[in-house]
Amino acid sequence: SVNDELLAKEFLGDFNTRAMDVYSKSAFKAWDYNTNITEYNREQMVNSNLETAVFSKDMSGYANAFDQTGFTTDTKRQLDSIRYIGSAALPDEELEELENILSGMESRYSTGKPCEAGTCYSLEPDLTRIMATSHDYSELYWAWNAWRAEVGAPAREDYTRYVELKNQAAIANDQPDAGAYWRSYYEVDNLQEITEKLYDELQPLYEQLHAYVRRKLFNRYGADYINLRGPIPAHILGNMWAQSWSNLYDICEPFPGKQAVDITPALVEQNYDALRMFELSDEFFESLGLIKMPQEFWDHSMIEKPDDGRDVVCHASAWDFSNQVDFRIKQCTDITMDDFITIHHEMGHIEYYLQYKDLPVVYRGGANPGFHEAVGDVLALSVSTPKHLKEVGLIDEVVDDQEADLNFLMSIALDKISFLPFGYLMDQYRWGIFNGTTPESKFNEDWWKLRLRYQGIIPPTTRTEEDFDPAAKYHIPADVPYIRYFISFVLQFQFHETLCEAAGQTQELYKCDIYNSTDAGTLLANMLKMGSSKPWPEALDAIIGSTEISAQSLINYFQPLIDYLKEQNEMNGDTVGWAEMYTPKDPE
Ligand SMILES: CC(=O)N[C@@H](CC(=O)O)C(=O)NC[C@H](CC1(C(=O)N[C@@H](Cc2ccc(O)cc2)C(=O)O)CCCC1)C(=O)O
Ligand SMILES: [Zn+2]
Repeated sequence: SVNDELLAKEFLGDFNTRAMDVYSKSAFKAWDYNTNITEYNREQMVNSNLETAVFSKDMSGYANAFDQTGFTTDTKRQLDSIRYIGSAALPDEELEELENILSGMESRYSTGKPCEAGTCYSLEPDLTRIMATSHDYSELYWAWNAWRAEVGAPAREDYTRYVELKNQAAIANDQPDAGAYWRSYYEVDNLQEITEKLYDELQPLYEQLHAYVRRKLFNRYGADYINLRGPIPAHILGNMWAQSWSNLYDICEPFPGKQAVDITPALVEQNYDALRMFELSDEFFESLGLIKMPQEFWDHSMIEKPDDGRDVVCHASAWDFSNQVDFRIKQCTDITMDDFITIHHEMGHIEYYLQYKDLPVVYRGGANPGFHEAVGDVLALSVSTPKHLKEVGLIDEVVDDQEADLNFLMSIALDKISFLPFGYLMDQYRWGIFNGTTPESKFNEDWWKLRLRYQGIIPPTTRTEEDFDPAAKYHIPADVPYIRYFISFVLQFQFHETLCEAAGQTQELYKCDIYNSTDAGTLLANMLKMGSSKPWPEALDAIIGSTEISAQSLINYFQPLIDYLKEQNEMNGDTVGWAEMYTPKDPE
């Protein structure tokens, strides 16, 4: 093997040029498929991925040929990231089989449209709107079951083969199973301990919110469906996966009518369309001195669901085409507060891409995947404040008192605190499948065990192994890891705290809006520019001055609400937790 760093650097330079060309070709093919789901585009994408795999395999061979003794840390880091190539390490036949399974699962999910009495319902916007706005137990029950029947159960066979192939690929990358391969992105050997400790610190907040919301749902649906000492039926929480409860704000509002926090009506009233929502988001990024969306972004993004009958992957996403020029968002934007927040989330990915676009292609990624997920959400924490919404004319007045503050904190908690157990369990579930703890015979049973243990929810009707409910959640058939979101929900409050300090905001954290602060923007940008060139604790240190991820910032942010929830739960004589199992009545 070759112990020559000059030669290694020459290889890395050559790799970078060729990788940009190969990766951008396959990104455009994936874009064409995602924005127009046809058999032809699917095949084009699969073939392009197979060509990319040949390139990756070749390059991995070259990178492995170097004896790294005496090499600089940077050269070693770049070589190592070329050596590990994911599914490209599979033999050609298995790789082609996996690529076809993946695109098949993606198609099934993205084109799924359950029908009832001659009407067919897309997930976005049809079923999403029902889950968000209906208060009819049996209508919600229909939507929840219909979606799982359409895209869940039918995915079980594909998923079983997918697991085998993913594990085979992991072993070819010196990892024991696919879960270990996914965790290796974080470059720590104790990721499970780190996330478990964070979850233990945050669980008390969740169980307070769970008890409070359960009481409100009891008031709405009654004792036939809600047991005040038990878990909550999964379909009445305002979201197809019970992962975000912001659509329950109307029954959870601590002080009714005190302060408007849902701007959906205002967006509609003021004739906002998708483009104007995107421009408002971009304006916030620019106000911090961050890089604004380039012209190509505006020319080629897909920001609305096409109305020409095309099937598209509506699940929002941000795209880096690896050519330092093309960056896009694909989103079937609905004119709602939810989607306004999602726009900031996706634009946060684009900002990260823009900030690190001149790094070697191997370093064009988040410091860890959780960092990438946190960027947009940090800005959205400022945008969501009543102070900011008033500044941009989306609410009329800011009521500055304790009651209005609690209303606001409730609206954010219904998004952020409700998500924590779901963000935590999604990969607990898949790590368990990949390491063999969960056999195929228990795919559904183990899913619901985790949903009960962490989220305190139960299915509204009996589930069996004829079902495969996890596949009704995009990231499972789409082969996208999820612990990144749990980590992001913790990190984003640490980032928010630091950026608020930098912006000279001294009042309570939840009131902070970093709008127009170029000091905050510079601090953020300097971390984003690092990409994945250094281990993530160094990037964390660069922005918050500590290498430790900590739940304390999130707890600080929500403290007034946590006190309120405890007081309300005690006043209602409600026990926190869901120890008492029961079976909700079937809807008539
Ligand atoms: C080419 C490509 O794939 N690009 C990646 C980005 C990259 O890796 O560079 C990408 O765009 N991934 C799509 C994914 C979309 C969304 C998502 O799936 N969110 C989670 C969890 C969540 C929920 C609430 C929340 O506030 C934040 C997150 C869910 O909805 O369950 C949907 C709406 C929000 C984000 C995303 O943007 O992360
Ligand atoms: Zn994201």
